[in-house]
Amino acid sequence: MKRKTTRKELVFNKVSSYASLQLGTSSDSAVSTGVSVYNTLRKHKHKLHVDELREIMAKPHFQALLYTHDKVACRDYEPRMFSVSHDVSDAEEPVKIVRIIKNEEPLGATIQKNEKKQSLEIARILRGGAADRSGLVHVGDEICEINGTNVQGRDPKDVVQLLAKFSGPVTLKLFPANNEKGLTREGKPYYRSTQIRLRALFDYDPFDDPIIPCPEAGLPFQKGDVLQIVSQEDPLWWQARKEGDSNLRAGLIPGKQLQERRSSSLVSNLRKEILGRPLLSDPRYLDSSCHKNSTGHLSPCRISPRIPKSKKLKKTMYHVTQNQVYDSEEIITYEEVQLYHPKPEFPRPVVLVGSHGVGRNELKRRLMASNTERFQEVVPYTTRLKKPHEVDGRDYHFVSRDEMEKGILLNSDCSLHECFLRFVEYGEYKGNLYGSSIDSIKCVINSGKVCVLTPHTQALKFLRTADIKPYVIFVAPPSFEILKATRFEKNARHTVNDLPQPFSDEELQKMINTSKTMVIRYGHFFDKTIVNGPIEQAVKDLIHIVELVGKEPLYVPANWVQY
Ligand SMILES: Nc1ncnc2c1ncn2[C@@H]1O[C@H](COP(=O)(O)OP(=O)(O)OP(=O)(O)O)[C@@H](O)[C@H]1O
Repeated sequence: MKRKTTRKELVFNKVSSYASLQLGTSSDSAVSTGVSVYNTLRKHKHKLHVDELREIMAKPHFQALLYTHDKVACRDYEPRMFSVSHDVSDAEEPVKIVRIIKNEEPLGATIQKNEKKQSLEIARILRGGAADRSGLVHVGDEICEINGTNVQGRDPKDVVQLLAKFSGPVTLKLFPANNEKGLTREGKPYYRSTQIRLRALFDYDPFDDPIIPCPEAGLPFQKGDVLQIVSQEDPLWWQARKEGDSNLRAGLIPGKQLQERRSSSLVSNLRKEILGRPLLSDPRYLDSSCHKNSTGHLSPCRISPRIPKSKKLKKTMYHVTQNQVYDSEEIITYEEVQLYHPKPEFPRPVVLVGSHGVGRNELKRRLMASNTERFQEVVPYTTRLKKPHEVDGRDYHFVSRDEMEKGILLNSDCSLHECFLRFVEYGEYKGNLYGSSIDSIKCVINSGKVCVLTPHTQALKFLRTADIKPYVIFVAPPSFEILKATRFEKNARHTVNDLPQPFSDEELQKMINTSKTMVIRYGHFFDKTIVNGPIEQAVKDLIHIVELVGKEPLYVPANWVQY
């Protein structure tokens, strides 16, 4: 009887059948094919399998494989270099010849002119770039030739342009820096890799930066991007990668000190500009981002300039009008962040901010209605008399005016953390005070429910603390046309002189303008933006974001995690 062939034997036979074949390479241009495939893939962003393939192709190991394939295909086994003069006397400086494979990417190093020696030097090497991957180019190396072209004495900009022309192997003839080990004069490594993650609080375009050493080496980013800092060796120009970016090459970003210096001069200009304007109490100056809304009256839970009756109160309160100067003094650069893993027993409050009438309360109402068990509002404080059907602690906390004013005064004293009535915001309406306290927000958090808040943007300063950890969503208006159409369709109303009125074109335009100002002034506090066009879509987006906040680890200020 014939014995059954085992699986192992089958594999062995299959492999043996290939042994006699002369396997060869069909092409010697795998590198350039790889580059064109990679470039094609770059045009098809956000497709999972395409992103994965692009990531594989960007890896140095994969590129080395293609390169080796081509070498084998060409039978190019010997080192081959551009001709270098061999009649060099022993007294001459040593040179090193470095060959770098650079595929449609920059060299990954910045070049500077050494004015004293009139030579061109490597100023810094960008982490993960072609020069860094070679491990052979060091800071301080003097560049003499690139692919056989003498570049000594030339302008660094010309050299960058020359380098950009080459793709594939680039041969550099360098006079090595005195320190081959890549150590600084103090004996420290040139690159100190850090685990620091920073959230950018400003937008940055290296091509708009007149002082960056090399714009091509810069890393553009936007407010809110999380940056992984890979080197802070140069205090002026740090090296960073964008979190989640598959590009391994680091880019230059302005260091904190440099950016602070730049921001402080901007701030002082802004301050001058603000102080030079008409008096802040001048009605001409008030816009809807200030304490009075377009209706001409103060709605509950809005910061009111009418509260400070006594001089003392006026001086110590966080006051909207005075805050225009106060806010402008903030120097906005970077904020250190860390991943925070959500704790279901202490859900993060969801805070909806935006210009008046944009629809924050409509969104809050719909979100809460989507799951009444999960979401909860805070119970506000008031000095008004309780109505018969109202329950103290359920509808409002009813307190005396004295008690509430005391709380407002104490609120401004940061040393009094345990003060019972610390108000996030407060306001006066028809002679009665209204306010939301930190304590009420904590109460909701500790109950395990998601607290939903719609405060004034300026209250964010008090809310953004380790014990509240708010997730701030900016509700932005859509384009004027969509804003007008959606509000008209739903018969949207706002209150003018206690009467509900439709929005006029001017009011809608003002809403858009105020939103833009808010983004400039407070955009660094926003975790997400929702565009409130068609309401059904905005609610869907909101529910989706809130789900994520409850499940996914997200970056928060580092001190909230260490707390
Ligand atoms: N996406 C939308 N489409 C149509 N109408 C909307 C939309 N969002 C809100 N509205 C309507 O616009 C009006 C104002 O909305 P809402 O009161 O929620 O604004 P708000 O941002 O809370 O304003 P305020 O800060 O003045 O309290 C309401 O009539 C509301 O129903």
